Amino acid sequence: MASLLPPSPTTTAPITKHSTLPWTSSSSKPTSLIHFNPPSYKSRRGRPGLCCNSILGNDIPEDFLTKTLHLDESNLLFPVLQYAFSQFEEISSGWPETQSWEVLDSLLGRRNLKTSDFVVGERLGEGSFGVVYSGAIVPKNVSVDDRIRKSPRRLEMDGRFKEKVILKKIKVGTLGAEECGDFEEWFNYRVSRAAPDSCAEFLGSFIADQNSLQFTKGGKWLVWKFEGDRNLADYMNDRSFPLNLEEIMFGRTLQGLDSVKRNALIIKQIMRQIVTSLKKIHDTGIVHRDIKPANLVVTRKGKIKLIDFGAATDLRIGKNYVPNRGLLDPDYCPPELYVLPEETPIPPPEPIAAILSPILWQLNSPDLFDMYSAGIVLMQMAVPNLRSAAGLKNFNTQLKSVGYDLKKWREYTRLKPDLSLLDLDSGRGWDLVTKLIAERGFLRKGRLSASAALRHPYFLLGDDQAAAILSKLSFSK
Ligand SMILES: Nc1ncnc2c1ncn2[C@@H]1O[C@H](COP(=O)(O)OP(=O)(O)OP(=O)(O)O)[C@@H](O)[C@H]1O
Repeated sequence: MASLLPPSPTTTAPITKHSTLPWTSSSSKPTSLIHFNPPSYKSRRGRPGLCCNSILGNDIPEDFLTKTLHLDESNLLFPVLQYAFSQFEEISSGWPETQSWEVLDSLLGRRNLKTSDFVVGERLGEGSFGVVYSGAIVPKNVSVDDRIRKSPRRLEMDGRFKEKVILKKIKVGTLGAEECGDFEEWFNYRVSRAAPDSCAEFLGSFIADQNSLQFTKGGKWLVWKFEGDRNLADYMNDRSFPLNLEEIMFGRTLQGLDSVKRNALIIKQIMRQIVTSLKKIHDTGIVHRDIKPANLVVTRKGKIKLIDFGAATDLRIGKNYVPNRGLLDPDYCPPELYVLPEETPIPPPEPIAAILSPILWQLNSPDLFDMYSAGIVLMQMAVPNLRSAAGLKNFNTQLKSVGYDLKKWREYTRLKPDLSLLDLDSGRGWDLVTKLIAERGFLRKGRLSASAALRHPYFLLGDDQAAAILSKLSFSK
């Protein structure tokens, strides 16, 4: 079946739509109607446009009809709705992207977001193209007075605002900010469909319709569900890390184990979640390019969710092909910097990119960009003196001087790193991290992909999973 999955070695060209309706043959089970098409039209802003089909992926009729609406083929509505989707796809392929999104949103039951739906609270941070705030959805029949709007503390205390959100205000008047915001929105729609459990839930966007407090009329806002109070960097800054995540990850204290083993299990569980999420987004063709502890939110249930797709790329349709160097964090960035080699910095025209990109993906394995960053995160988690900003900078300088060869670094460093967690179980953790933090070798391989990493002996010894299952069992008693 045609899909947005990374192409198999034999897949080199995009796949087109069915020319006939699949359910017309009574013997065959209806298959997916919506297939990957090259994005072949230009949107109003002159940027590559998005056909609705590329947004939807290949599973809208099946997933949406069977899982969301609980319809099966025997239901009279099934073919009718399938037909409606196929018509929508035909029609929407010529629309500007925002219009497609709006209709798609209403089809999927997403809210049509507007300024008055939200109250903005505390400012959490500022990136190069946006400012991030916590906030809340204004419940129906609640009027928000100015005292609440002006005081993040009052908002925090007010029990009426239960649905917490994260809002990102895209900077107005900053060069490239609008485009970066549009990219981030697009990638969030993609991952929220393709890998919903791996990423913060994206609620949508709205354009401010008034000038008041933080709102500037005409400015764009992106909105996510609030996933948790702290990110992995917050937990790592605490001296008690990784034990401060033990109860959150496993639901209880891991008994009968010494502290080194407990630490190792917690770190393995975090790392497993990170690599599993990376596998999911890579399987859909997306490279995050900004994997770091601050972009990994920890939910109350101990799930690690990826956030901040502002630097992401999707090579198979040539989206955000060449990153702005300013978007990349040098502390976590692999030596190759760009996802594709610097010799091919200019994206080819869209239809050509669509044809070439599966080949480029195969040749360059751009997903390995994220795997290097994941390796740095593992080193930081496992080695306490690499957790501080200064320790990490020092480590990176030394690593560069030994040609990104972690084994050499271990031989020569004077940092006296405590590598005991990585050396457990015959050094499985150490072996894994040396295969993540590495230069790209022959044919630009030489680093483990997410799926290869998950097959590494470090993860195969599923002691962290066993601990998680055991803790669930003892809770359900
Ligand atoms: N869905 C979410 N749930 C909970 N917290 C979140 C969520 N999204 C973002 N945050 C918090 O807000 C912070 C900033 O978010 P984000 O990284 O997306 O913004 P940014 O503008 O790109 O900032 P930076 O460039 O510093 O990374 C995150 O580190 C995280 O602590």
